[in-house]
Amino acid sequence: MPLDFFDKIDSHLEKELPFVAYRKPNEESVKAIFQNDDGLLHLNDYSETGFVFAPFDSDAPAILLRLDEVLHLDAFPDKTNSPSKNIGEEPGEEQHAFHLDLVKKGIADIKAGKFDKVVLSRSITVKTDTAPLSLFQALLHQYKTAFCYLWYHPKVGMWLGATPEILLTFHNRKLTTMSLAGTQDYTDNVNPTWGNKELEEQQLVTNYILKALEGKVSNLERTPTESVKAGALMHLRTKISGNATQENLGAIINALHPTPAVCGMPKGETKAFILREENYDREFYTGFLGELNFKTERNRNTRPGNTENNVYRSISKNTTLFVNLRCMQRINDTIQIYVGGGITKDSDPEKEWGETVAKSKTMLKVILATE
Ligand SMILES: C=C(O[C@H]1C=CC=C(C(=O)O)[C@@H]1O)C(=O)O
Repeated sequence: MPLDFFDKIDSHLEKELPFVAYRKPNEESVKAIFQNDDGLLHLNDYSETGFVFAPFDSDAPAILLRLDEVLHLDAFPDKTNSPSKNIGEEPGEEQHAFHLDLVKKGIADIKAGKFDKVVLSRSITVKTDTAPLSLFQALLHQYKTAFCYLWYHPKVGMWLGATPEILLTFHNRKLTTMSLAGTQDYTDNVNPTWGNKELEEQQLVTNYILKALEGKVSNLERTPTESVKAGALMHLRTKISGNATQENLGAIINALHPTPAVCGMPKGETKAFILREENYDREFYTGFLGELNFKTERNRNTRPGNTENNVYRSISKNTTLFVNLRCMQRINDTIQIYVGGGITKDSDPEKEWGETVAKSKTMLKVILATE
């Protein structure tokens, strides 16, 4: 008898073989991709097909999972699962002081004209012995509008997350991306108002994306900027779209990643600042992940009233990539939660600290719901 969806994931975990399980935003079905050996494949040039998992540091290799076996679960049963316990990390004063210093250094470099915006982050360690599958199921329960995933490779590690941010989608020559930045707490039925700091922070991302796509994407369009909910937070979002060719896909991804929503502007200077000044390795946090060149087959009719001879099969490719935010890494019986925020000349270090605390609750809620 074939194994059921979650049994198959458990069995792959037991055999220490690579897989990813995920659900796209607002979709019902959950998908899992299994690689049947533990080979570590690196992405070459974006012409390949597979599930890609790329680190923040765009000079480090991205990993590709082969689609040896693909399983679908039609729907995951609904259950609202809100933990009653009061959630929150208990950060050491040392971590707090380090982050304030880091943010102050960022603000000083912005004021000195070295860059316009930088995203600074930290990691939080939480002890838990909850099974990975329970954490994934809690993600699915809690975050319907996010891209929820559990990714595992025995030679790399295990990551989980519920990200609100699309890096890009590409299908039938149509490319879409988004500028997502600016954060405030979500309050029921209240239309958020945004301060200048957040508006500028998000505008810088939009400008950067539009410029990065110039010459690579034609018919560029953008929607008006709107407020979107992500867990218990709100962000500012502008959707950007246009037409592109398959040959340009790699160049477009390289031009976008890492965007100033996770790195800064200009890219080179801020990436160097982050790698030098943050006291830890982001690894896959603020990298990207998703389906690369997945094939869909369709039967098409060449003419109305056609005969069978006029039916041909067309194969199109789909790419759907997400920025790896609101994520955590499971290392034995501990979990590392990763959180950051955009710093501009108007940032207040203590408020920026508070924003990372608020963002950490997205994953802390999941851990608490499973304990
Ligand atoms: C870097 C993160 O969020 C980014 C995405 C949305 C809003 C952000 C902000 O307001 O700073 C960040 O740019 C994170 O969640 O760790």
